[in-house]
Amino acid sequence: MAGRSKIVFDAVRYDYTPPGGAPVPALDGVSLAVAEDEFVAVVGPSGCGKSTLLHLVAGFLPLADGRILLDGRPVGPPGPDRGVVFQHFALFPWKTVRQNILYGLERKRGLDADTRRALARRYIEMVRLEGFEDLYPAQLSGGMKQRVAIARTLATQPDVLLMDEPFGALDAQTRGLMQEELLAIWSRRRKTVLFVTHDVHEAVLLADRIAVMTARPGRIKALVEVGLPRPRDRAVIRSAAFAERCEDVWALVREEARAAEAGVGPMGATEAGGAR
Ligand SMILES: Nc1ncnc2c1ncn2[C@@H]1O[C@H](COP(=O)(O)OP(=O)(O)OP(=O)(O)O)[C@@H](O)[C@H]1O
Repeated sequence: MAGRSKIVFDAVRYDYTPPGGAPVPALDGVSLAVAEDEFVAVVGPSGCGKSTLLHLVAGFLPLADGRILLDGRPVGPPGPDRGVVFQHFALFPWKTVRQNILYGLERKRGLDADTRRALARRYIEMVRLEGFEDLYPAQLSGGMKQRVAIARTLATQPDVLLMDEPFGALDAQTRGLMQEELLAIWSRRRKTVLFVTHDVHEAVLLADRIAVMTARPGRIKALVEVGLPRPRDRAVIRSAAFAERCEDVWALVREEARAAEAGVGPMGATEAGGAR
């Protein structure tokens, strides 16, 4: 890993408390340093705490223990320094494409109306939605809606981009196009990205490094350096190196998925007991 750390997870623990139940450890002992402008994908078996990890960085959830540092300081409540894109587009149905994007910018202080409009225009172009500015979300395809959501987040120029299965709801073809677009956008305007996905191919295609999480309670099982050349496009998926890297990551995820199925976390901790 090159460069200074942008995000540091230091022995992070988070307990999930179901309504009326006792706290269950969801994350325990997560330590990871993400470099400035690095693209890190997070993969792992279902329920291992990938989304929780992102929600903690976004400031949506409180830590039970440990620290998360952003530029060396503990993360605070949600703020415009961290842009969030989730699987469900969360657009305002009563606002047009342009109004949705302007909404994100209005929440950012210190931008006058002309600057906001110019930024909205620039990011509408970036996600190739010129000509659709005045349409409402219901008039757009799934892929277009997701592009609006991404443009809305990118337009605020956050230092850190937190993406939780952002393409998970899209059909395979649209997903491929969105991956291409994200690669192109990221290579033009690098930023620190944490990207949660179930899709190992997607992780290898996009990321610099892949953090593979253990079965619940999640922590980092392994960090895989992707090592494919940049700038990257989808042609890379035909290379032997791509296939090899996918296999490496798959082997790690498979091990943990089996542990999760058996109800036994790594190191033999049982799920039910939450014994760690
Ligand atoms: N709303 C919730 N209801 C039930 N359990 C929850 C909830 N939120 C968190 N948890 C607990 O926290 C753990 C981590 O959940 P999280 O959603 O972060 O996992 P994930 O790895 O993102 O899962 P998936 O891959 O299935 O989306 C779960 O195993 C569960 O025990």
